[in-house]
Amino acid sequence: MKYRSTRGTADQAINSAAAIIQGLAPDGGLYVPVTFPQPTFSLDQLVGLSYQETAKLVLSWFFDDYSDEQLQDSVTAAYGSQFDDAKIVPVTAKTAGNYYMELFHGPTLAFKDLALQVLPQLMTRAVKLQGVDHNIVILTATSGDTGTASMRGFQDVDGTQVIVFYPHGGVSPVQLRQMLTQQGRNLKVVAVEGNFDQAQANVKKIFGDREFGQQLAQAGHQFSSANSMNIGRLIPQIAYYFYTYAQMVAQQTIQLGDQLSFTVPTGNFGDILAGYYAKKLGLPIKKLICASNQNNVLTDFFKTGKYDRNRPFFLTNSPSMDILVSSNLERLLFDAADQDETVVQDLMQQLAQTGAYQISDDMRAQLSDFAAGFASEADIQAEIKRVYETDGYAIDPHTAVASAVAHRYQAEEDGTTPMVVLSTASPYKFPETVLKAITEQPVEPGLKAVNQLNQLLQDTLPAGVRDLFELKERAEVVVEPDEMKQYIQTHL
Ligand SMILES: N[C@@H](CCOP(=O)(O)O)C(=O)O
Repeated sequence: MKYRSTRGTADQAINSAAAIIQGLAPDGGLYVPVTFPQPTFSLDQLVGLSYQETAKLVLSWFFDDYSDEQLQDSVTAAYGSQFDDAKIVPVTAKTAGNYYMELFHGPTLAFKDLALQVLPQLMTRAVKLQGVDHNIVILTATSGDTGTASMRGFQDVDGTQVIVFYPHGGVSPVQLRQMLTQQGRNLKVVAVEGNFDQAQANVKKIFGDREFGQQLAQAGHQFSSANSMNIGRLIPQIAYYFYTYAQMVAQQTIQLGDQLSFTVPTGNFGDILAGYYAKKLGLPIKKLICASNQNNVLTDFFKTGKYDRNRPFFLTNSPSMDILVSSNLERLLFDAADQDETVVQDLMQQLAQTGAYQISDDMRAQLSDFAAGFASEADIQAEIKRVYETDGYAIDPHTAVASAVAHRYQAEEDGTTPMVVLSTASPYKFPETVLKAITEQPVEPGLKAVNQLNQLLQDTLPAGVRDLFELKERAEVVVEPDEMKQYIQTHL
């Protein structure tokens, strides 16, 4: 299967292994399949498949330059005992009104593990398939979760080096500690005096710097990405939509063929785009509800067709979603523009120059699979409390954004279609916010909050936080946004 850039023509397409290694296209666009796969499968085939089997099936639809054995070995290594639930992604029903797709049972307690445990498997095999002899330098911008998950996934993977940039002061105490304590001889992590958008924009700029790329190539290095702009990061995320559907059929919550809706806490737009791709592949999805926090640029976009990042950037208690420039929206725009790369080029140029663009009515009409809403900080706190008081179930603030938006959507738009909320992180990643919402008392941060939450919930502390506060921490390195390139130069 061939992949083209959202900003380039199909005659420049490359195979999946090459797209995974490159991460971002040289023209700044994102790789998408030239012809979207239309696999023949019947939904009943999916019921009873393990997570590994479902993931392998989905990967085989997109990555046909890997052999069956290579995909099998990849999913076996990726989805094993590093997850603390044998189902990998269990679905739980709560009387508070929703089904929660629990995506936080991996080693770093967030949904990113579902992709970043398998990406290193795909990357190392891609390097062999392509005969690449460069060291792959994986540049990662994170607002909290991708950083740790990419460090954990690529820890000590030969031929790779990871450099993570995160916003200084813009991640939770547990997220920070996870990054600063992650062991690995090939890992570097750097705070940027700025927000996630600045970090991500500079990572993209560095990718596009040809002269720098050539210098690095001479020194034996080549850039790739662990962000969802990398198609090898995005496609594995489709699997959990299929797997959830199949679980709900097996649990007799729905019948084969019934429609489901999903509400997705959204930042960089990768997770919800994976749901849209699942629908394109034939999964019966009624609506994908894009849930934002106070940084609600996407809510406005879906309601008006205008994307406008010229607004205050809020640091919220759901930091992983503190994003105003959502990379993966570009892949959706590409579809909405009927794969016309010139439309995407034009919109992305307007975004770069003015921070805003307006899509046409024709393009808006193509977005009917989506709805959107946002939750304020007060809404998030209230939702954590509501779900806890109804079900004794603690949800993290990102899940609470989606849960609140889903609850409202069910009351106002559609109360009959079963709704699955993507539960993207463990409450133990954000114990301060969760406790404060539930107890309405001041909370001490870090280890104290983790233990206090554990006492309240009386559950088993996830391995990912059990020893976290005893591990040796590296010192925080802080750079200005315009020093990121120099940091890379001096540390490679
Ligand atoms: N929310 C992310 C930001 C990066 O998103 P990605 O899906 O493109 O990796 C984070 O937590 O780092």
